[in-house]
Amino acid sequence: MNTRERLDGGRAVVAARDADATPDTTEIRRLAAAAGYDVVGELTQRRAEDLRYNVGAGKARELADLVAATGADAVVFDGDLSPGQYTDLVELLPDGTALVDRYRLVLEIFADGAGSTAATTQVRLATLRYELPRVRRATEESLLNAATEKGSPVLDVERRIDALEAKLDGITDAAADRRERRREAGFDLVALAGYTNAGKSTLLRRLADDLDVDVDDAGGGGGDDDRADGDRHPDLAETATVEDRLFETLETTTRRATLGGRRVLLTDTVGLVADLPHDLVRSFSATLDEVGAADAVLAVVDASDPPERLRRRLETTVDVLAADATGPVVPVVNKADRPDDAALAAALAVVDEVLADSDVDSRDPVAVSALDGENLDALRAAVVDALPGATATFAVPNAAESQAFVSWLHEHGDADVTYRPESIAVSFAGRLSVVAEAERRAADLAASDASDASDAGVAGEGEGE
Ligand SMILES: Nc1nc2c(ncn2[C@@H]2O[C@H](COP(=O)(O)OP(=O)(O)OP(=O)(O)O)[C@@H](O)[C@H]2O)c(=O)[nH]1
Ligand SMILES: [Mg+2]
Repeated sequence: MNTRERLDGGRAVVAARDADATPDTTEIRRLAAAAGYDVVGELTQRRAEDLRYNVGAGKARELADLVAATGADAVVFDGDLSPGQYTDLVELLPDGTALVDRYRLVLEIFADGAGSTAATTQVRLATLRYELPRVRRATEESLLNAATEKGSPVLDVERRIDALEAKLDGITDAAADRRERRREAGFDLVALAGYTNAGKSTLLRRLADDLDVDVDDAGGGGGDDDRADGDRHPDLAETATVEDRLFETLETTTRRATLGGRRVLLTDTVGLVADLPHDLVRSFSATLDEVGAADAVLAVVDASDPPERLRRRLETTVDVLAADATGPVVPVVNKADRPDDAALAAALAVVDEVLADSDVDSRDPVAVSALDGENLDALRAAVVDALPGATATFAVPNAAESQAFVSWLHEHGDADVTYRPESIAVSFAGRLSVVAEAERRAADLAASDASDASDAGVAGEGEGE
């Protein structure tokens, strides 16, 4: 189900230039589609950057002709146009043609999809940061405008940026507080990160509680998860929508999951895309904050990508993780239902290689199909293994008061409980703080049992030895 309306950006011609190879326009076309454009033409060039138009002057004129011939409303340019190139190209294009570079295109998608205050604020901030150098250039060109003058457009943009940054700080502080409370409640925090369209949201829906074990175990898990959602988890369809469209997810979504007895909060994040100026990625700080705060990160890749694309996309992800992730990274090679065995082995080898060359603390990759529910138990085990934790063994009296504690243990971690005539032996694994709390409670129970002993009336049947 898709809750996001399609934008109508009109008709667009896609233009791309690469110094080293004939440009591959697959991704920019998909981004254009995600922003609501109907792509009606394309023009590519292999050459070094031209300072004036980015593409060569002859190509730029060809582009203008193509726009006129196709009646396009916009040119979507796969790259970053300097403010000067932008102005010069617009002048060359038929009147009224919108010129949208890669950065602007992504901003349009995000502006359309942003729902929460945090996301809206982030998009506004990113847009202003994008516009600032352009406004600065326009201001510098106009000699009438002294940069220090009160009310200068540059100062105005700078002031708005400052205000939005302050607002965003407040929002991210609140998110950090929320994460802290969740940790204190005994949850491990796990973030899903990766290139857009890798299948993060599909995986989240698979791993989230109420959707897992039974569905997956039923006959090897037929990929009928839409119906399963409807039956089992009516609100799930409203969050973490899955769509074969770039940047489907524009908000972070968090759901509960139980992995090997550990209570986990899984957060789906906004997908990454290559070649975006770093500050744009940075401005979507909710994603990076979630990654930074996570106890473990699942780095999701698409196994059906050809090896070189997979490598580039994973490198983009790894760059972000190396800067922000503090917890271990579990690489997830998703869509394993698509490649044949040899191609899957090649994908796994690329993942191994990229991670071995990186600074992130990574584990062995796990191949899964989020769509079919294949191999998710192995993934769950790998995540639990990666989570920092502690184990403890203790005994509490086999008494009525202990029952609530035993339930609490099952809810907060992985408890192995053995009932003996006079005591309950527990072997417990969970978050460090949870294990500490469990030991404290166990000690309290033992102490109160000792003081009760003289009062008689201790529950528990077979007391005889
Ligand atoms: N064949 C196959 N397709 C999958 C699998 N997992 C996801 N997909 C498809 O891949 C597309 C993208 O999936 P999403 O879960 O929306 O991907 P995402 O990473 O959340 O994408 P963004 O939110 O755009 O970053 C959808 O069409 C899914 O049905 C899988 O294991 N196998
Ligand atoms: Mg998604």
